[in-house]
Amino acid sequence: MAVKRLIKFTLVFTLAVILMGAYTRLSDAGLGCPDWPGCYGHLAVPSASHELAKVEQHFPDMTIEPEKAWLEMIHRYIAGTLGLMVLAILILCLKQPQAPKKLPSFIAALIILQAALGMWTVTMKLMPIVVMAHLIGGFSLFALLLLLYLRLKPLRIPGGDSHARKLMPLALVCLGVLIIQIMLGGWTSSNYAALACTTLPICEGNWVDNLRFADAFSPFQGEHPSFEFGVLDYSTRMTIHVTHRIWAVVTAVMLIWLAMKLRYSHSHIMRNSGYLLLLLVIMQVGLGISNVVMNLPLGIAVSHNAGAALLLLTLVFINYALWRKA
Ligand code: HEM
Repeated sequence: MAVKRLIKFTLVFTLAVILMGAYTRLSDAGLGCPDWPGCYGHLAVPSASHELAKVEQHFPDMTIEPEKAWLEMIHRYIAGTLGLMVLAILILCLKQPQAPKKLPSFIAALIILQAALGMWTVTMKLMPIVVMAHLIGGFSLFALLLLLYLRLKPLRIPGGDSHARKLMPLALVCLGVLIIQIMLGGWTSSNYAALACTTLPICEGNWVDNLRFADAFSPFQGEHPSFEFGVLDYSTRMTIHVTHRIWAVVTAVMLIWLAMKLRYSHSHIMRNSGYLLLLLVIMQVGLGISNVVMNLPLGIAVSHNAGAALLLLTLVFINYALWRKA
């Protein structure tokens, strides 16, 4: 079925768009183009002398940084291509009588919202709540595309697997715990709190006395000309960072517990999903620790983002397989 192949390809493409987004943000290129949808009013990054003269006239306070501007524009173009792919999936699903209709329509609506969040990310100058919502939107799109793919496959794994069926509530709780951890990660990065704590296992100094939860998790942080590089003080960033680390322990314990239990499943797909989950959790914690120890190298930070996306996909798969009616 053409639609299944297209969804599979779109899933891989979505991961590429997510990683490109993380790379753009971590290269501090999120504001590489100060306007939207064009870049300094152009379809591509302006470079000809007459274009540069126009830019100087319309953006007198800005200096074009071509590398950053290109990163931002490439992200916008591949995100636009993803939008077209999602539209094609919707059309194919609407044409096929047996294909789901509501889920692809929801995914198409989500990609429109995601484009709007991309625009607000720029026009609201990297406001953390918008940046985090944009990250969550990308991850949700990735998870829902997998769900759509699975709905088109005759997958009935643990129908008679009574052991695996007992894990349904645990798998659902694990998914909830992981989503909270991903949101905390998004809040850590969008508030530039990655380097607020540089020691292990927790923070330097008397960090407990400096915790400020109300400020750290207030969704709005007042008016600022730009939120690039963060606007919060040290204690508030440290609180965000520490919370992400502590919840990481909860997440790792829960996910490893589920992975261990899946080892006893009668179905080899569920057993293998358990092993994959275990491997991904170990890698993700390792990457998180490397972020801290190695001062946030670009490659590790982007891989940490990819690890979170793959963990989410694995848990969505496990939940789908367990909860689908036999
Ligand atoms: C248990 C699983 C974990 C998950 C699912 C997770 C997930 C995430 C996510 C989704 C982000 C946002 C990435 C981005 O915006 O590009 C993030 C950021 C971050 N995480 Fe984790 N994380 C985990 C464990 C850890 C651990 C154990 C540590 C450190 C000890 C850690 C340290 C960090 C740091 C420093 C950032 C900010 C990086 C940046 O600014 O880009 N994480 N995490």
